[in-house]
Amino acid sequence: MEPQSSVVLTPGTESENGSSSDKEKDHKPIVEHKISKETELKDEKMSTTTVHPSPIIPAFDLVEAAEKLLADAKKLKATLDSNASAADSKPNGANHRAPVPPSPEEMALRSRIAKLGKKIAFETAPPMALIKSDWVVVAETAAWNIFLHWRAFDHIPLNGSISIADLARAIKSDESLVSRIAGMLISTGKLIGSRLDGDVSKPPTHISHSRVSPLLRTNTSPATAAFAIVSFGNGMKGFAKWPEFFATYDRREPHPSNKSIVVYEGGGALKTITVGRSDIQNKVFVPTPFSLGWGHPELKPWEVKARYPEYARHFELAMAAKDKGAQGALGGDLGVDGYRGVNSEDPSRKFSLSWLADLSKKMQQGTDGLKPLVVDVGGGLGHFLAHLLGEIPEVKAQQCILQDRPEVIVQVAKNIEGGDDKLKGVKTIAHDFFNAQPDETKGAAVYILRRVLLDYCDEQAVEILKHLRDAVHGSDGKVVIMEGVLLDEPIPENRLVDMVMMNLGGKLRNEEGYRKLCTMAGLKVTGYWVDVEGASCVVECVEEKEVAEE
Ligand SMILES: C[S@@+](CC[C@H](N)C(=O)[O-])C[C@H]1O[C@@H](n2cnc3c(N)ncnc32)[C@H](O)[C@@H]1O
Repeated sequence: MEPQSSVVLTPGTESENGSSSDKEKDHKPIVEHKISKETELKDEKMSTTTVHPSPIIPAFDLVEAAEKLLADAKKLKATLDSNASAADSKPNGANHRAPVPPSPEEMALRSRIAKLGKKIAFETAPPMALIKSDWVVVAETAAWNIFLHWRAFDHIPLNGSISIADLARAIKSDESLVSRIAGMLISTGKLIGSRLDGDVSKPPTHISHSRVSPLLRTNTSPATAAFAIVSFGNGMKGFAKWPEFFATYDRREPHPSNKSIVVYEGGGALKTITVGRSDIQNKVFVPTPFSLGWGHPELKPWEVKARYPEYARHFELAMAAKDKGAQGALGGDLGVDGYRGVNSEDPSRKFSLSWLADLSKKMQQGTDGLKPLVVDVGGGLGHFLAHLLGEIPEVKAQQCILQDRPEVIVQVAKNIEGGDDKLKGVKTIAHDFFNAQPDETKGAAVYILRRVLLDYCDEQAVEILKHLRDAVHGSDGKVVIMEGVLLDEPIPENRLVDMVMMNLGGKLRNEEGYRKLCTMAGLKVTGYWVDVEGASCVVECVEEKEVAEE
């Protein structure tokens, strides 16, 4: 696409060198003028493009879809009835009405009904109604997000209702404001509105929880509430800034850039932020919509999070919950039984790390006993290594190295000291993966990169991989990438992750995307496995000898 001239830039070099306040004042009127022009929707000259035939889309059969929906609805009703009678037959009064956790079959049935219901609505609603329903989602998101911030959901009792006046008092807000925001959520069913006099023709005065809103209580459902907080912080804040972001950094995926940007400070004043940093040379810094959304375009996303410890805490909580629920490569399912993903070239070939068992034994019998076998690069709190050590007991903790940023390594040490035995004996090293691997980790049998590359743009990902290529240089060592995957068939939940990763300066990739990165880094892909259901993939590579010898 044609790159846009950057618009929120102050003129010339002073912004790059850090402009003086006098100069900033001088330039303000010009900048303001430019901002309003360039972030506004404007007419663009349309270039001539080639028109190709329309795709052949199978006609939507409304009756068939409705019949399927009805059949599934009957199955769900039967399931719910049988759950209810099972609960009724329990003698214990206190547990009498305790909800039965849905079985995987019931979950699948519910998802199918919800998906089909959406499809029917999409195919039948007047187009303008669909556009309006998107606006509704935007307003509803703003409403639940602010209620989350004010802990309003925590104050609504799980049984019974609270008056809007009492809720306003509890969250130190104005009743009229709370009534408007609650009204939005009542309108979409997120909350239930009522009146003590039961008169439905008058505005609700009381609020109770709906089927879903208890999940937004930070006191009783901290993990799901954290997810919601993160979906706003990692999603909406950055999405809202896309026009300014792409106007400044061109209509390109986030990439290393040292352009400056002007942001609004409190009170509406403008401030030039010099984004370019000394580390631009080694591609460490990439401006992101996330950082711009949080008002710190000059910082990396994790530096922004460090400034907002409460948000960082919710982020950790949401990620830990995601880890628990993660399937396939991302949940650590790579042990002796192998990963369930399917090899793209030979479906009978399973990916497994079980070969490490024999190699470890051999190393322990010989003189290589203490040499590194597995290096987990950007290994976080060590979930992957802990899982590997549990699954393949022949591998000894002393043969494993966990690398991450210094503060993460300090946390790992604290966890081990605090009695977390799963990583006891593992060597921990603070290491920046944008730098060459230290000598002590070179020559390992496998370097793991799990959930790392999706945080980075192509230029950065190649840089990280090049250092691992250098680490395996001249050996049989492997680099194993375990990541979320961009599914070939666009699916909303999967594309959502990709959009959020764009906010953070990274991306989801498919097989072609991962192969491209590896080739650019001088690595040869020796296997690619994908688990469509778990939306994960594993890429196994070795040094590309021919490139290395050039
Ligand atoms: C999404 S987490 C994945 C953690 C772990 N690999 C896992 O799968 O559980 C990404 C990790 O990369 C680390 N990281 C980010 N930048 C880094 C850098 N420059 N050098 C080393 N680690 C880094 C983060 O601290 C974080 O622990």
